[in-house]
Amino acid sequence: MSISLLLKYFPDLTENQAEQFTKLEKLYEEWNEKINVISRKDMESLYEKHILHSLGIAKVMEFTPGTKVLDIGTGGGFPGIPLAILFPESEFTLIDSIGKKISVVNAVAEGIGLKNVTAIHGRAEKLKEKFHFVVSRAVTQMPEFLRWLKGKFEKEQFNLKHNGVLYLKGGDLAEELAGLKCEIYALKNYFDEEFFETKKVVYLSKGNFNS
Ligand SMILES: C[S@@+](CC[C@H](N)C(=O)[O-])C[C@H]1O[C@@H](n2cnc3c(N)ncnc32)[C@H](O)[C@@H]1O
Repeated sequence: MSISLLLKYFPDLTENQAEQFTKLEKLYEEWNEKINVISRKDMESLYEKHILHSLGIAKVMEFTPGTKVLDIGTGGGFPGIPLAILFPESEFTLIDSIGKKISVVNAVAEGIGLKNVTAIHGRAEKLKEKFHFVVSRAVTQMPEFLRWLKGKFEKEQFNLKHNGVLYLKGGDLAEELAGLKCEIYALKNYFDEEFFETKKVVYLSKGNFNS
């Protein structure tokens, strides 16, 4: 599976975006040899399990030009890099506490000419900047994650929907999200692929945390 899979669900990609997505495979392959950021098994389904999965957020939220988005615990750049390609006029900050992973993010962003990505080596809870949205995938349990968000949101609204968090999750969410005000979007409704059966985007509005 490759770029044709993305074009099936995002037919309006520009030539430049399609080229950027196409280049990702080779770049991640090269970097994975040096620094393991994606498991060997997952590399075989990079477009499905990492890139298209990350773009599930784009089916729920369209980031308008100038929107500032933080990706917490980005690892090798997911969901931040695919979203930055799709929304070239929004600004993406990708943070991870492991420096080697941030080196990969920087190399990949440079390799495909992404101008809207800043990669930071550090702990999310220590970051002092403010954003309109936070995105994330597979980083920590929700109660801890919500504590990290303190002080991270701009006061102004910047989208049709309220600013907030878009979190990619698989499996059972009931216990983790108990008591939180959130909307859950099943990715199966957007992507007709078996892999997305249990995958969801959890959208938490700012009311859930002290911003
Ligand atoms: C399971 S990986 C997920 C990586 C990526 N989001 C993905 O889905 O491929 C979790 C990542 O969160 C990072 N992480 C954990 N705690 C963090 C913190 N407090 N601040 C920043 N990054 C953190 C780890 O270094 C790791 O790269």
